[in-house]
Amino acid sequence: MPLLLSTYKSLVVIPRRYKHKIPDRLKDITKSANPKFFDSVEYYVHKACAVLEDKLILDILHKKGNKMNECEVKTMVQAILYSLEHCALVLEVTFPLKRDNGKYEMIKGYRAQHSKHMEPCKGGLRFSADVNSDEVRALSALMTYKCACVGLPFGGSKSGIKIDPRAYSVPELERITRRFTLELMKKNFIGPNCDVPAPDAGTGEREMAWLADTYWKTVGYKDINYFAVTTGKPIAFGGIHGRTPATGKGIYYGLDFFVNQEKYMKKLGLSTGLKDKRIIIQGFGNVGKNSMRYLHRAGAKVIGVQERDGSLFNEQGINPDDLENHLVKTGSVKGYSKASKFDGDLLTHDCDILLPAATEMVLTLKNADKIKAKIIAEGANGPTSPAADAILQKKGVLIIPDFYLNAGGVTVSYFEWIKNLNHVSFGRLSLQYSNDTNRHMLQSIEDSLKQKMSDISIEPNEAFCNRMKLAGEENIVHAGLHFTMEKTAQRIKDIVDKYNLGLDFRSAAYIHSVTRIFNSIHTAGF
Ligand SMILES: NC(=O)C1=CN([C@@H]2O[C@H](COP(=O)(O)OP(=O)(O)OC[C@H]3O[C@@H](n4cnc5c(N)ncnc54)[C@H](OP(=O)(O)O)[C@@H]3O)[C@@H](O)[C@H]2O)C=CC1
Ligand SMILES: O=C(O)CCC(=O)C(=O)O
Repeated sequence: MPLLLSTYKSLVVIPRRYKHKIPDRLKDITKSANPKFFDSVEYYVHKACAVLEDKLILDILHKKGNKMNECEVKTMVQAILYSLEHCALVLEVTFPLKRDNGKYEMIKGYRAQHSKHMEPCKGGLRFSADVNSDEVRALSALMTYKCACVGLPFGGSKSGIKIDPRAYSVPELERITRRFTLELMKKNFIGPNCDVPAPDAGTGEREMAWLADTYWKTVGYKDINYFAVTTGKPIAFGGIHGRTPATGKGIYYGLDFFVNQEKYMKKLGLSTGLKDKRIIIQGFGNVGKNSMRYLHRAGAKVIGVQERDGSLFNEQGINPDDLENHLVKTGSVKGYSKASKFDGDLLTHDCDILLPAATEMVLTLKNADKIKAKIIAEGANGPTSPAADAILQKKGVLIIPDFYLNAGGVTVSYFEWIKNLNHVSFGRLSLQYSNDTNRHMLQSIEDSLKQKMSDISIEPNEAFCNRMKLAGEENIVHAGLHFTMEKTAQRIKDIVDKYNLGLDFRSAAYIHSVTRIFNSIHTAGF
């Protein structure tokens, strides 16, 4: 079918001669019950490239001063697009751990750097018994597209250590983290200017503090920017307000944007807004519980929570803080008295929004047909296989893709990295000055009005006073996160409309990311 591109001065009609091809080895992936994770990400990217390629070629051909002929442009565009198939560097390390009981064990860890079109690379560190090379490569690729999607100047990377963190004592976890950091340092896989880890599943502030401390005490003491070696650190050790709940908060902002789009809600037969939306969440860890908190505050009802060791259901909604208190007290969601134990699979239970926030490949060929949710909000990385994606699209389900929706975490990580490089917290230098400026402005208005009306006094109201007081780091971070999520959502929605993609927001988000990555590679010289 010919493609009409009206972005040029004269309307250009081109045949689909440039059509980007999905490689043969990925052709059957939409029928696969158990695809490789990296192949799945790659498939989604190729699918988007097939829509985008014509535009990239035409953009260059029509650029003022372009000296390349059509064949040269096509060859270069295709080469850049196919270069995204590859993971630039993958490090696999194995090192011994002396356990508390005196026995020894070999520990395996990975760091994959998918794309270095911008540096540093950025991406979390995961502790999980399921970690493997395919998983970290796929997660690092998702980081490349995630950073591009929300406009962060990073390449994509990811680490994983193949351990079940609950099977190790805190001193053992500390030894593992510090040794892994040393291994990364020896291979130049970590540093404020080359690769910056952050928390992911099974890790948090504590691990980031160990990691930053190891770097600082060894090579980093010569580097004034050593704190920027990792993000997601505790506030007392170079962290930033708001990183821990940032992924959940970003999910809330992203969902809020899409459920307020009347056109799409009408298609799904849903009312607009989050109020009273019935939500089921898988995973009550960092991402699950923080998104639940913000969604609950916005009036949504989280009717089900599915954890690894048990599921809960309450049609009236579950209170996230109450459930967290129970989890902290007992170590499990099991036995929570204000919801019933649920024995089946909550993923296929009736709800408006399903929020997988635990791990990858949970919506597959096996269960996609049975999904009843109208919206899938991908909190986890890679929760939907290409086969499930195809089935859900056919069923008219709106999927808000992972690498956009959970980008709040890395966005606030970016703010933390900038804070560390600037050596000053946001608002520290400007807060008092802008408060004083506001007061001068009010005084100046009052003085002007006094020339006309003698009996007048202008006082800031409570909301204005609060706003002036609150212009510190926490609120600046939240405002920056809100702006980022909303602006990106708008761009993705515009691409859906421009290319007539129906409900395929995943392809739209990839088109957005790949365009940015392509432009930076092309501009720098390939
Ligand atoms: N932390 C962050 O800032 C970000 C995380 N993500 C992604 O979000 C997802 C969750 O991360 P995060 O919340 O940090 O991880 P956490 O480890 O904090 O929480 C994950 C929770 O999900 C549970 N879980 C794991 N597998 C299953 C399963 N099959 N069924 C039900 N529950 C399960 C875990 O249980 P158990 O402890 O027993 O394994 C744990 O309680 C991951 O895909 C991660 O990559 C994405 C962006 C940023
Ligand atoms: O905060 C970061 O740098 C990365 C977080 C992460 O691993 C992710 O978004 O998947």
